[in-house]
Amino acid sequence: IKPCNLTGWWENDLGSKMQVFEVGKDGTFSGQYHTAVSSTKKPIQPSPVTGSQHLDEDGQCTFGFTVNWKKFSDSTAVFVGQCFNGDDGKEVLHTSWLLREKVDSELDDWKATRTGHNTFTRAG
Ligand SMILES: O=C(CCCC[C@@H]1SC[C@@H]2NC(=O)N[C@@H]21)Nc1ccc([N+](=O)[O-])cc1
Repeated sequence: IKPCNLTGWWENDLGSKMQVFEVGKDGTFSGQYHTAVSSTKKPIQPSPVTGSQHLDEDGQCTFGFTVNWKKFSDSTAVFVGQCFNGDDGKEVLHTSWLLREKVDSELDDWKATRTGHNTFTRAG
């Protein structure tokens, strides 16, 4: 089984793309996230990714990463998930995410976090 390594280009079910640069010996990585969707009016820009993965031999590692929507939204997303090696040899990442937008008042804190899930496959 191919060991798990997230380096490369991924695409999710929303059409967002993520490029993971090389993964360090300690499993940490950085990259760029090109979201296909946003709930801001500002133009979407590639945003920095930082994360860490397990270096399992069995190719089915767990990982987490954070996206800081630097330029176009005062918000942050964290993704957590696992890589699966399909029987067809294709890798798939099943993830859940929390998206935290900045709110101006503590009274609005209750409505500031959204959650969801995304599946990623290797971009063509
Ligand atoms: O719009 C944004 C920034 C972009 C978020 C993209 C999300 S991350 C989880 C999901 N998977 C993806 O590939 N893309 C989406 N931030 C934002 C702006 C406004 C508000 N708001 O509540 O107003 C909340 C978040």
